[in-house]
Amino acid sequence: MSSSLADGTCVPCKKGAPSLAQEDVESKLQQLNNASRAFAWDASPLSQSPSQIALQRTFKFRNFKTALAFTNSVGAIAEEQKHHPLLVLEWGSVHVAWWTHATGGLHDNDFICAAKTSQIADDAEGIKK
Ligand SMILES: C[C@H](O)[C@H](O)[C@H]1CNC2=NC(N)=NC(=O)C2=N1
Repeated sequence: MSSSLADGTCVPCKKGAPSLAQEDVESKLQQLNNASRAFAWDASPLSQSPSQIALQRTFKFRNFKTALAFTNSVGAIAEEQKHHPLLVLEWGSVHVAWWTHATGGLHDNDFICAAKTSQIADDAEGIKK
């Protein structure tokens, strides 16, 4: 299932560029979660630095091997889009967090990459829905 967010392309983000306003975050989060068959994201503080809001989701897998493969797929998206997530890989799960370092907030790039992450999760081997 493709969504207009997932078809987007990230843009270079200048340091100090404005972050999305709260009402934009809320409407884009709705769009993001409507597009995904099974995976809802939330916009919440990073446990590693609570002042930073990020789009976050933990994906559960059957084992470590399939979780690692998914991690590498998300990494490939990050390299392609030049926009990078926090990825925490454990046996059976991958936690993904998207935010924009340059602005210290959320940007369209984060929603594009989260949507692309949901798209690969929809068909990932070993994922638990
Ligand atoms: C030079 C390089 O492209 C920039 O530092 C990119 C790298 N990846 C990035 N990823 C994220 N999430 N935010 C950024 O601001 C960012 N900037």
